[in-house]
Amino acid sequence: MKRIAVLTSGGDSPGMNAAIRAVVRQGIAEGMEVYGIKYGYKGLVEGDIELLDTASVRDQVARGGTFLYSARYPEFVQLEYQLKGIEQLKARGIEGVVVIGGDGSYHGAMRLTEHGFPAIGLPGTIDNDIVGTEYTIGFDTAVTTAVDALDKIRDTSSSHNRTFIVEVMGRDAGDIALWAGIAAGADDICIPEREFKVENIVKRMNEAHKQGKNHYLIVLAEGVMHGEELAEALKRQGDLSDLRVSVLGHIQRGGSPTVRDRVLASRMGAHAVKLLKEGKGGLAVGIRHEKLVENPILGSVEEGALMSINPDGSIKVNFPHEAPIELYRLNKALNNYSK
Ligand SMILES: Nc1ncnc2c1ncn2[C@@H]1O[C@H](COP(=O)(O)OP(=O)(O)OP(=O)(O)O)[C@@H](O)[C@H]1O
Ligand SMILES: O=P(O)(O)OC[C@H]1O[C@](O)(CO)[C@@H](O)[C@@H]1O
Ligand SMILES: [Mg+2]
Repeated sequence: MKRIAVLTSGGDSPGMNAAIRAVVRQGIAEGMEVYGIKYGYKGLVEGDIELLDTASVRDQVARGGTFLYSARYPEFVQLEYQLKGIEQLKARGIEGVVVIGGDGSYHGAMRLTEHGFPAIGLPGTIDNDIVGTEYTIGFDTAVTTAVDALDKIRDTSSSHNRTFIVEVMGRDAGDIALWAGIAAGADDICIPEREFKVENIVKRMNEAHKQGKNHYLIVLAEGVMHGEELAEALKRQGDLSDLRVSVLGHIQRGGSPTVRDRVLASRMGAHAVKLLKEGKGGLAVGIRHEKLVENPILGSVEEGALMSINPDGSIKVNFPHEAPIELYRLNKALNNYSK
């Protein structure tokens, strides 16, 4: 393979630039030409594609966001658009593509591979919701940002004897909430993968107050409900007039990537190039026990579906990997105020 391309798609994540840099530099080291596709699948279809060189990725390793820009481009689910995208690549003699994005972007990469065009997926999302990898590029930075904010909220929360609900990102996944919550010593963590009862939170809060605890920190994953909704539900069950809600929002998606994200992105980017060089496609790169692994992209997406409907109509919620269950239980044990 002599010519490859790279794109970033879906929500940006810190470390995407480091991954692009690794694809470009490793590609050049392998004697390839590397093209950058701007605005994800939108730029692919529209032919917004340019040749990158060593200098194009200079100073990028430490930068947040993605210098190739990203987009959500729902049109790409249609066959017509996918074929247009492949035409753009073929017209430039490009033979393989690295897609850096989340589960949605993996679907696009899967479609390209199914049409005979090899694509390799790199997990670029803060949500950490991709099966087949223990960590996604950007997750560590997002959690670090969330913890920084939680530490600050704890200060003001304890100064005013207040209860705080802090809503963190993670479209359908509780990973950011769990990691940030445990790292910041949150009293309760609400995640979409685990059912919880509002009355139990109120009960624990009362127990904590009896033990002389004057403030209470709840970390809520956005995939459960909005912070204001939980606040209303709590107020209906207890005297919580001095409750405050803080929504961290997109601050979690920006900023210079942590060391862990930079190194992960660099390793994964270089590995993707090696896979394409071997003529492989339809694979997603992951990390497991600190070693790089590859999984079929299809498996990464389908097995990782967070929810599926059982034959009896009930909803089954799957964890993308095993860590959250353990962390969820750990937090309950660390914040048991009944004893
Ligand atoms: N089923 C699909 N077939 C083809 N392309 C798809 C499909 N699903 C998503 N895509 C493409 O991938 C893009 C990004 O998907 P999505 O918005 O779900 O973000 P993501 O990659 O999951 O990232 P994140 O969740 O971190 O924001 C979509 O806008 C679309 O262009
Ligand atoms: O930036 P947008 O399009 O509002 O998307 C927000 C979503 O993207 C993510 O930041 C990454 O998937 C989610 O955590 C969040 O739900
Ligand atoms: Mg996603």
